[in-house]
This record gives sequence, structure tokens and C-alpha cells, in this order.
Amino acid sequence: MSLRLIKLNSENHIPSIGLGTWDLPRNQTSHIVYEACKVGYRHFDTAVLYGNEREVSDGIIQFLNDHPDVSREEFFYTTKLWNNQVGSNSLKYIEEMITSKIGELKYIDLLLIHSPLPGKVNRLNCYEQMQIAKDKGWVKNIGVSNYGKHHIEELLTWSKLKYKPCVNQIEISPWCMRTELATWCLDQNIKVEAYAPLTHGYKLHEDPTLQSLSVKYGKSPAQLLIKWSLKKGYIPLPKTKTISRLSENLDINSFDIEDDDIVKIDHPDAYEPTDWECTDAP
Ligand SMILES: NC(=O)C1=CN([C@@H]2O[C@H](COP(=O)(O)OP(=O)(O)OC[C@H]3O[C@@H](n4cnc5c(N)ncnc54)[C@H](OP(=O)(O)O)[C@@H]3O)[C@@H](O)[C@H]2O)C=CC1
Ligand SMILES: O=C1Nc2ccccc2C1=O
Repeated sequence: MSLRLIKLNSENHIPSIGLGTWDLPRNQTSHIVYEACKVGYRHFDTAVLYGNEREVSDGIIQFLNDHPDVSREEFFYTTKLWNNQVGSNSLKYIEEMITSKIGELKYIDLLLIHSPLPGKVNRLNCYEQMQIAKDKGWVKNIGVSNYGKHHIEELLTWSKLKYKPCVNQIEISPWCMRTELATWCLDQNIKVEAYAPLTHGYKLHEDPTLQSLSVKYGKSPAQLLIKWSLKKGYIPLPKTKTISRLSENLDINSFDIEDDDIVKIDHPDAYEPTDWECTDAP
């Protein structure tokens, strides 16, 4: 199964679906990532917070070693600086990622500031260091996560901005649509990565509309939510530790959801984030 590629404002390309890796069992992570590579995943989302950067990288590297016909350039590896690494020392932490976490991957495809919580001065100091990391070739693309419009505007109006953020990774599902922020990002040519696109699993078995559309389309509720996200123009990051679900979650090209049914899945008035909320931080 091959994934569509989406062009970023850096002119680089990102595969349209990424495997979320938060909370994968540590001792199975490399194996799950390897199996994901086998069924066609080329995009992986990790973070310093997840404590599994080495295991995620190892899974990709093992796959590359076993498949010499596949090149490193096909893969897209994202990681994120955690709050205590966001500031004027960020370059040191990025160098550490390169030298001791990602091994033969050699470079990071996308580096994000995990959240705006460290405050304006730290955010901008960090971004300056991320721009240097890009110039050094350590990182191909840079972006942000959990940023509200005011945080992105802070960057866009900053005198030292050299590289616009390529993406804003935020929680988006039909129960946490954030239409205004997401549309605004897309208008700025900043791609939107949708985290927790399966609502952390909470809505998959309880929502009557999803259940009935699942019967209508002969697709699982998870597949419907991934398709919903793609049709809105986002890059979903579904996570699964279950090997059989890996290919299920990529199998979204064999069907379409009618516009009327997309409207039925939408919950524009709901606000049910599953993890944390910091797009409104100062
Ligand atoms: N930037 C940020 O602040 C954040 C980023 N993220 C990123 O987004 C990713 C995804 O979000 P996450 O919170 O993990 O939750 P998801 O919305 O991806 O949901 C994961 C849950 O759905 C279940 N699931 C997956 N596929 C299926 C399926 N086909 N059928 C039934 N159940 C299924 C999984 O079960 P099982 O694993 O048991 O198969 C798990 O319980 C994270 O892993 C992380 O990479 C997430 C939160 C915050
Ligand atoms: O994947 C994630 N799960 C989380 C839970 C709390 C804070 C951040 C995160 C993630 O990035």
C-alpha cells in the first residue's frame, strides 16, 4: 500500500498518514515499527516525551537494512522537543537526538516544538536554534505542535524568521474539530497534522453514526475517522500497537465517504479533547 505525498512549504514531501507511537509498549516498539514498514507506513511520529525515539528509529533502520531496494529518503521521521528543552539550549538537545537516538537515520525529517507552554522567549529562542539545525542539515523541516493562531502569528511576524513552520500538529477529530484554527493554518500554507484522530479509541465503539456508516461502507469506524481527517485536508497520525490494525488503518483508498455523510460525522459544537489543551496558552 503506498501513501500519497503532500508537499510542505519547505518544498519537501510528507506521507499523508503517519503512525503515532505514543504509548507503544517499549519492548515491542521496534517490532511494531518494522511491521508497519512492511505494510507500507513511511511516516512515524515520536517525541522526546515518549521515550522511544531509539526504538522507533531502530525499527526503520532494521527494515532498511533488510530491504536494500528501499531508500532512507522514502521515510519521514518526526520527533518533538519537550518543554524543558525549549529555549536557548535547544541546539544541544537536537545534537543529542542526532548523535545518540536516531543512529543510521542520520537526520530528522521533521522537528516540532511539542507545545507553546515554555513561553514566548523560550519559544522564539528555540525556533532560532531549530533554524540553525536545519541549516546544518540535521533537520529537514521544522514546525510546531499545540500552537494557537496567536503563537503562529508570533513566529510569522518575528524579524528572525527564516523558515516558516511547515506544520502545526494539533488534536483534531469530529469531536474536537478546531475548524477555525485548522483552516487558518492551511490558508497560511502550514499543513495540519491531526493527532488523536481516533479519539484515543474512546468514540470508536460508542458512536451510533459511526456504527451505521461502518455498516453502509463496509469499513471500520477507525477507517472512517482516518478518511474523514484526510478529506478535511489533514495528515492523521493514528496509533496502534495491534499488528492487524496497522494495515487496516492504511487501507483508506478503496472507498470514499459521501459529503452528506461527512456532515453526519462532523460535531462542530463538540469540544472533547482527549489529552491536553494548550493552544490557548499565553
Ligand atoms: N503533539 C501532541 O501533543 C500529541 C501527539 N499525539 C500523537 O498522535 C498519535 C495518535 O494519538 P493517540 O492519542 O495515540 O490516539 P489515537 O486517536 O490514534 O487512538 C489510539 C487508540 O485507538 C485504538 N485503535 C487504533 N486503530 C484501531 C482500529 N483499527 N480499530 C480499533 N481500535 C483502534 C488503539 O488501540 P491499540 O493500540 O490497542 O490497537 C488505541 O487505543 C500519538 O501516538 C502521538 O504520536 C498524541 C497526543 C498528543
Ligand atoms: O502522544 C501524546 N500523548 C500525550 C499526553 C499528554 C501530553 C502530550 C502527549 C503526547 O504528545
